[in-house]
Amino acid sequence: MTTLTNVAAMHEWADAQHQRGATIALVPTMGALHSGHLALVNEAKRQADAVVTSIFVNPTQFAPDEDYDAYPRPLDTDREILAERDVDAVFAPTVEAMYPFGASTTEEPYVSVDVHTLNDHLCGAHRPGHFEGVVTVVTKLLNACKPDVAVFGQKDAQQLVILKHLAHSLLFDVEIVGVPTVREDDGLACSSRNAYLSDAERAEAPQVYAAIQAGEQAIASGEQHAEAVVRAMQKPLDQAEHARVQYASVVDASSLQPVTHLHPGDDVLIAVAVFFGDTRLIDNAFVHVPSSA
Ligand SMILES: Nc1ncnc2c1ncn2[C@@H]1O[C@H](COP(=O)(O)OP(=O)(O)OP(=O)(O)O)[C@@H](O)[C@H]1O
Ligand SMILES: CC(C)(CO)[C@@H](O)C(=O)[O-]
Ligand code: BAL
Repeated sequence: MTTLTNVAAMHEWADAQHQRGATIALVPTMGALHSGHLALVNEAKRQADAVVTSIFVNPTQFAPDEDYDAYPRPLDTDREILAERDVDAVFAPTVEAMYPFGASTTEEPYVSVDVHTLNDHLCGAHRPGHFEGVVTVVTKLLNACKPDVAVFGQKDAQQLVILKHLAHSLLFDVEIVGVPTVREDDGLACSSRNAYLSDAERAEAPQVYAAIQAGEQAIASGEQHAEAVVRAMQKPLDQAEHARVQYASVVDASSLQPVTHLHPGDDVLIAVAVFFGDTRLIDNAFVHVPSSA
C-alpha cells in the first residue's frame, strides 16, 4: 500500500491505474477508522479494480465552535487497518496541499460551490458553512484522485444526497455510491465521535436509533402526518436523560425540503441529530411510503 501526501503524486498514481486499464474507487474519510469505514472499503473493492482511501480532516467543514482541533487523528493505526484490508493507496494530504491559498476563504479570492436550498434543513441549518466545506473538499478530492466511483455512507444522509446532486449538477464523470449504515450490536450507528461519549451517555445513545426505528414503524403502519411521525421519533429520546434533541425531521429524500403529508410512493428521509453533552450524534433512514399509507 502506498501513501501519497500531495496532489501531484496522487495524480501520478491515478493516471498509472487508468493507463493499465484499471478503474479506481475512492473512499473519502476523516480517519479514526471504524467498521462503518471498512464497509465502504469493501464496497469500493466490489466497484473497482483499485481502491484509494483519503484521510483528511477538512477544516472548512467545521464551524468555529466545532471539534476541528479535538478530532482524532490516529494516522498510523488507520494506515495499518487499511493495509490489512489490501487497500491500494492512501491519500493523506496536508492542509496546505488541499488549500494552497489557505483554508480561510475570507483572505483570498476563491471559488466555491453553492448547495442552495439543500442546505436549509437538517444538519445544514445547524452547521453554518458545513456543506459548502464538504462539497468544496469532495470536489478537490475527486479532482485529485480521479476516481470512477466514490463511496459514501448513508449515515451522513444529507451529505450523500448533496454529493449525488453535486455530481449530477456539475457533470462530474463519477458514480456516487451509498452504503447502508453500519451499527454496533445495540443499534448505535458507528461513528468516530462515539469515542467522546461518557459511559452514561453511551448507555443511552442507542435511543437515537430507537427514534429512527419508531419513525419507520409509524410510516409502515400508515401514519400520513409528518408531525405524528416526528412525535413518534421523539418518544424514545424523551427516555434518554442525557439527550438533547437538535432536530427530528421528515424531509423529501431528494429535495431535502420538509414534508407535511406522506403520500403512497413518496421517498422520504427521516433524520435526527441529538446532543449527549457536547457530542452530537446523527442517525436517519430513507423510507419509501407504502401504498397502504
Ligand atoms: N456507521 C457508518 N456506516 C456507514 N458509513 C459510515 C458510518 N460512519 C461513517 N460512515 C461514512 O464514512 C465516511 C467518512 O466519514 P467520517 O470519517 O466523517 O466518519 P464518521 O465516523 O462519520 O465521523 P464523525 O464522527 O465525524 O461523523 C462518510 O461517507 C460517512 O458517511
Ligand atoms: C466526505 C468527507 C470525507 C469530506 O471531508 C466527510 O464529510 C466525511 O467524513 O463524511
Ligand atoms: N461524517 C461527516 C463529517 C462531519 O461530521 O464533519
